[in-house]
Amino acid sequence: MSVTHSLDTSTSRANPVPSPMKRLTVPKLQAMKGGDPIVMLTAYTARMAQLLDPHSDILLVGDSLGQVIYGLPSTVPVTMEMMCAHGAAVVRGSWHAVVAVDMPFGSYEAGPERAFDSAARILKETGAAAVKLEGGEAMAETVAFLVGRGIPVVGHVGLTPQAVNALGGYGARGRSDAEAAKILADARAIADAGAFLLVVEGVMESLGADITRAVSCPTIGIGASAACDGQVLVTEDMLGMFERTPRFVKRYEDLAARIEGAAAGFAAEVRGRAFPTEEQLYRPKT
Ligand SMILES: Nc1nc(=O)c2c([nH]1)NC[C@@H]1CN(c3ccc(C(=O)N[C@@H](CCC(=O)O)C(=O)O)cc3)CN21
Ligand SMILES: CC(C)C(=O)C(=O)O
Ligand SMILES: [Mg+2]
Repeated sequence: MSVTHSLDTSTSRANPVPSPMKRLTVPKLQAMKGGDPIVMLTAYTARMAQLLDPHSDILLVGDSLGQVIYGLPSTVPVTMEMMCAHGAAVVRGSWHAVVAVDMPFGSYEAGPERAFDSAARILKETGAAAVKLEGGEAMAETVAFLVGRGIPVVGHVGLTPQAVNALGGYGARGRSDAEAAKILADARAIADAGAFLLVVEGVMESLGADITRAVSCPTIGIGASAACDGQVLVTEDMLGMFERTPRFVKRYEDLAARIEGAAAGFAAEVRGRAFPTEEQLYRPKT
């Protein structure tokens, strides 16, 4: 099987970075703790990866693709096949950022060996450098197992969407002292197990800051704290593709309205026989 892990970007005007740029590495990202804030965005497709890559330190192929592009009700039904296909596309579209792929629900929780098989398949089939998995103390042994075998792991604590059925919703976590203490212990356990980065999602601001101080690896916040070592958003959220978004989303664009406007323009011109014109049509050469 031959897998090509790079897309020819030499003719892409969207790419302002010189082509033979060396990719950032996991150890370099890990060393960014307490330094310049780390920029992480999600990407699911090659073209989006090309556009985001020059501005990102890490591209996350999130299992949020289940909701964002497959119309699923949660991330629970997301499959390895989906993550591998989109992971490979994002690797082909990027050249600078570290690419990490979410391990889908059901592919790692049964035990360290099961997790290793899934993580190895993801790295082999996509060319990504790292995997991400959700969970705290219960996943620490698995994180250590993967890291000890050469697989860089990103942790994810706090609001862990794959556990939505147990959590009962997507509300922020760590409101009670007991829950905050548990999440802090989760963060410590995953960092101590060797995760090189830790996503902290949907927690009280003070807890996000406490976790960042308590762990040795960089933290990446999403609805966590400005004190985190970096921040992540789902790209389609920050582009304004959805009407209802969590509190932690800031919109930097209003793409939904712009896409609707473009579709309305096309529809009006087709129905008014204003498209196509001479310019878009082929005629014999004179
Ligand atoms: N597009 C998208 N963005 C995400 O951030 C995201 C996904 N999809 N899919 C996977 C998970 C699910 N996430 C979610 C989903 C919903 C809320 C949400 O509705 N939050 C409400 C509070 C809800 C409640 O209190 O029950 C909010 O106002 O923040 C938060 C995170 C985060 N992840
Ligand atoms: C929101 C980020 C951290 C994520 O896990 C995803 O996009 O699936
Ligand atoms: Mg995810």
